[in-house]
Amino acid sequence: SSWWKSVEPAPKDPILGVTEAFLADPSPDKVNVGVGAYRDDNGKPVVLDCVREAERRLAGSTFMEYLPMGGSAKMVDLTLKLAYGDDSEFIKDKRIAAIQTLSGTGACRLFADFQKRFCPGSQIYIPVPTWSNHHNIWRDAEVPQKTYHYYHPETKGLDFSALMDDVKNAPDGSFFLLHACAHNPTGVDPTEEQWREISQLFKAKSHFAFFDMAYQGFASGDPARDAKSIRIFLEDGHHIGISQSYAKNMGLYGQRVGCLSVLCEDAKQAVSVKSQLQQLARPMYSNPPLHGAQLVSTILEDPELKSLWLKEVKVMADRIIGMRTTLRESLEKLGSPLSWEHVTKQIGMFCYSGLTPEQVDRLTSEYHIYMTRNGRISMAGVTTGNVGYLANAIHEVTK
Ligand SMILES: Cc1[nH+]cc(COP(=O)(O)O)c(CN[C@@H](CCC(=O)O)C(=O)O)c1O
Repeated sequence: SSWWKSVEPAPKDPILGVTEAFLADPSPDKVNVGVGAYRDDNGKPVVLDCVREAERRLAGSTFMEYLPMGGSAKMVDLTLKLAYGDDSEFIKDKRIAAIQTLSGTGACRLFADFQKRFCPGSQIYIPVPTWSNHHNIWRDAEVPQKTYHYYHPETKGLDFSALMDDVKNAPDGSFFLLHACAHNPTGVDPTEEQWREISQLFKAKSHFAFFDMAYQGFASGDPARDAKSIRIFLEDGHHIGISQSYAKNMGLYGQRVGCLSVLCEDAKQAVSVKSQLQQLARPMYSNPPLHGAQLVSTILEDPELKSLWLKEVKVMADRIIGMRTTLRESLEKLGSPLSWEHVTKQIGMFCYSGLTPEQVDRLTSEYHIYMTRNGRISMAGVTTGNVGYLANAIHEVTK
């Protein structure tokens, strides 16, 4: 029809487009180390045992009603404990405005819209590099973006001094997006000591910290430890925002279960902020999906299921850590002239390999290996079955 003749095809998504290309490839040798989704050592997606058991308990449930605009209050309360701590005074004092969101993406977007509506002149400082969808989210929320130094290509580590300079040089009261743990795509996190310095400088500058925590548990294998950056900021008195997701650490990818929280001055302000977050959700999707929230609540409210979940998160994290060592050793055994120390030094789901876009293209065209063009390898896609093939291909395109 003539209505939409001006509509152009959208560009392929740099991450989800890789999945599409992988699925379309008929080669039996194809390897997908693109999307950040956990696979077991057979390269298969995993439904955690704790989720299976929660499914069993929920089977036959007759409850199919709308959730409130803020989602499941029980799921939100249980989720806040993971980020702020079981004994958090902020939870006790009801100072946290929080609602269930459409996973981590939904939490980030709702915050960006909230920031635009209530701090209209503000912008957001986003790390270089970051998860590609962060740029889309704040762009569509019409919040101007600035960048801050994060990754140091030469050392394949953190460019801490450049990061601190950017934090110092930003106008007082700037908004910063921080990855709470397991930075995507670099796998490089500040040390605890560096987080303390960052927090102190944020204090001096009165900056606002928005934490995107999409991989809690995948950095160290222990969700509590992975919340350390957030706990440091809370101890220092920051009123932060947090995006939480159960996509990866509970394997609820397609259930779209997440939470947005904003720490407020007092309970009264939290009520006002929560009501405004709900006002943003209502015209967007009205209220969030029920099933995933029920799964999360069933697991986290039952001490046995929660401890099973914690064990299963550690198994996933440990498998990835093991694959880092195997991939690095395989590359070294092949006599690669390059250092691959960063493969084991980086943490979380991703290895920022340092491969150039052209080398990535060769991996795809010659070896049917799929990864994002920035050279990010989703270590969750590496298995004992494909690590040798992957190492050989990487060696061939980098020697
Ligand atoms: C930092 C970050 N924040 C939020 C999300 C959103 O996750 P969700 O809870 O499902 O909305 C992701 C997923 N990013 C991985 C998954 C695919 C995607 O891009 O989305 C990825 O980078 O592969 C992140 O990597």
